[in-house]
Amino acid sequence: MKLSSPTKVLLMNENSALSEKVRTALASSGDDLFELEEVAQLSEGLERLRRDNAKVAAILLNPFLPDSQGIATVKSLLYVAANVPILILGEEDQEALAVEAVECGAQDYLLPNHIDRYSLPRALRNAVERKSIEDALYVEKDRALVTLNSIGDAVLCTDLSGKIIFLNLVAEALTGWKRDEALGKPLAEVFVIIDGETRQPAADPLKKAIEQNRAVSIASNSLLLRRGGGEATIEDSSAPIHDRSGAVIGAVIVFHDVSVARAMTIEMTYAAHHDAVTALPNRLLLNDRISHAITTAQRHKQKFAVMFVDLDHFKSINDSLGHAVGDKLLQAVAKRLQASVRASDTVGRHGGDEFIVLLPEIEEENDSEISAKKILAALSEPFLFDDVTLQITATIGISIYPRDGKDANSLIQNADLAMYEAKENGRDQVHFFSDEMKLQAIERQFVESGLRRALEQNEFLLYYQPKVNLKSGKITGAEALIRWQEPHRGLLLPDQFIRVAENRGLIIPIGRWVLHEVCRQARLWELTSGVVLPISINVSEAELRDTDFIQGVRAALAETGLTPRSIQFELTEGILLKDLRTSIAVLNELKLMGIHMAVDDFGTGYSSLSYLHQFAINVLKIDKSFVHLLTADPRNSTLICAIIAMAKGLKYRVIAEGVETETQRDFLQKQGCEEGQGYLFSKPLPAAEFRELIHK
Ligand SMILES: Nc1nc2c(ncn2[C@@H]2O[C@H](COP(=O)(O)O[C@H]3[C@@H](O)[C@H](n4cnc5c(=O)[nH]c(N)nc54)O[C@@H]3COP(=O)(O)O)[C@@H](O)[C@H]2O)c(=O)[nH]1
Repeated sequence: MKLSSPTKVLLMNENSALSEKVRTALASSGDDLFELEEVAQLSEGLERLRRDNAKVAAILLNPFLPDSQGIATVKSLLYVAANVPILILGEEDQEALAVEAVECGAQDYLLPNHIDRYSLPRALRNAVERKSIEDALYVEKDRALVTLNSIGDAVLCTDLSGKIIFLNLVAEALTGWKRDEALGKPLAEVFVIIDGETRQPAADPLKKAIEQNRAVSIASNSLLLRRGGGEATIEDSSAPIHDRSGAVIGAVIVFHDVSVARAMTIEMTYAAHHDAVTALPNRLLLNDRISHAITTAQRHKQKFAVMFVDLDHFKSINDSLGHAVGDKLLQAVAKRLQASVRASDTVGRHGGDEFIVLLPEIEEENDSEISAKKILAALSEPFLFDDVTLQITATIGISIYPRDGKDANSLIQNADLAMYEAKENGRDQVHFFSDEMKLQAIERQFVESGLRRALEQNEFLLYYQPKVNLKSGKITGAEALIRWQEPHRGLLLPDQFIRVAENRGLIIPIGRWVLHEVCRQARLWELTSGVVLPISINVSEAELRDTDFIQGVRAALAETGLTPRSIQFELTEGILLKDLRTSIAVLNELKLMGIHMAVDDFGTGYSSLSYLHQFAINVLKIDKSFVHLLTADPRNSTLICAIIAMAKGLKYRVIAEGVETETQRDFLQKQGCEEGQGYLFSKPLPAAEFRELIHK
């Protein structure tokens, strides 16, 4: 430090000879840097310093003053002006006092023979400079300490032997050690870290930094064991500390608690890989597991199976009982699936009511079928919830690696196709994937997208097939049969698209169109030709269960002005019996409206008349398969005769379908069947041709 401006020196002394000596030494020193101010008493000096000690650069003190003696004088001064350097003026026999004074905080001690024009200014200059450096150092140190205590990281320093020489507040909190207790302790005692996985002691973080003389980061899964219990996942790094010459004199460890961040990462990783409702692995994790199974199977030249499990009619459970029950069911299904397979198998949720089961260890394909059947059996047991018992079935498709796919996506996709095929075949069963299913899927896709377009662009039309009184040959009504004028393939029959429409939910809008078109056409015929002929409409299961069905019927009749008697609905036995309660309710409603109902394809389903009395039915249509075999096998005639007799007994009208020959017609008539429908009378005709037919 360079002293450039005059500096005030406070001389505290009552010995006039000594004062004179000081004055002379400073005056003759040649520089006018120091300006002397004198007091003879401690009280005077203290008062002066209290007033303004900032202007006082140093104090020359003879500790023996009239109002204070010895070390007490020094202490009093330090108390008031700790920042002002004090030089003690003393005699040679006062060495003990000198030492004590310096220990208390005085800067230096001057003997009388050092009070001359050279030594005194130099001593003053040194004292002022030293004090100034000390002040700067203090500020620097304080700033560093404040900084270290305000950062979020824990900081811990050691000397070369590994003993703690510093730790900041965060380090105190994380280790559980207070600074006073930790200082001087070996690092290993204060900073106890273990490997998070093995829980074995972790490597000494300082060793590497000191040995390699560079900053190093420490294993990412370290756990810090706190003093007094508890642990924290930490991330840390350590670096060597050097002296001026560059020699390593210790090390610093900087670390922070990542427990919360790590827990959050673990939680987020879990959420990203698991389904929230069932806690089963989701698609992402399933894909990963299947990919892993592929690697293992390749290595050991093995095969494995992927099962696609779909719950039958889950949507209606969800819709009718609510999502809370739906979720409960999914959770219970997840548990049953897990209980049905081995611990080494993976059960995952693919979405909605679809589950995937990965069987990574199968000897034979048959093994997977056995597992699948076990699953079907487990799921068929009733599910008991608080206030509801549910009985469900499921359908399963299976694909086998490597035959049915070389990657996770194609194995899942093909198992899905097999499941779809199994559904088409009546649900509650297991199907293996086969290559034809791919072609069928492509065809289904073509039909599905075509159907959507057909609805928009009015590509559907209705054909009408007459129903005839077998005795008189008069037309008694007609059945409306849908056709699709597909732009590329020409006129398509219902068998080519109705099933896809039913499975893809398109039968509802298509059925609505049919209903409206029948009503419009029938009303037009009534108005233009005065002919009133009831027209039958085929109804699919989904339409009957559609809560808007009745409302749609009312609206179509109202919009067209047709009377309810002019339409009739045809339903198969299978549809009627699927959901008895709904069937009975809907049929009763339609009956109240005055609409007649027919059981279609009678004889192919349950072949029992006993259940029919529950439904509001007017007509039985004997399936054409019975009619076709009439002449070939007399046993069929027995059966058909029984059906006709019983139906008549129950007061149903009986119509025979598929009448193609006069022999069939004559036989049926003889047995009391009043009406028939079939190619003998007419094929289904476009509306215009049917109109001509009824006018003949
Ligand atoms: N949900 C809806 N389903 C509909 C609708 N329109 C038709 N369908 C269903 O498609 C089934 C097949 O209809 P289609 O191909 O038109 O066949 C009908 C007749 O062409 C055929 N038929 C009639 N007479 C004879 C005959 O003498 N021999 C013979 N081999 N076939 C004959 O039978 C079908 C009508 O039978 P049915 O319905 O059982 O009275 C049709 O069965 C419906 O299920 C629709 O709009 N919606």
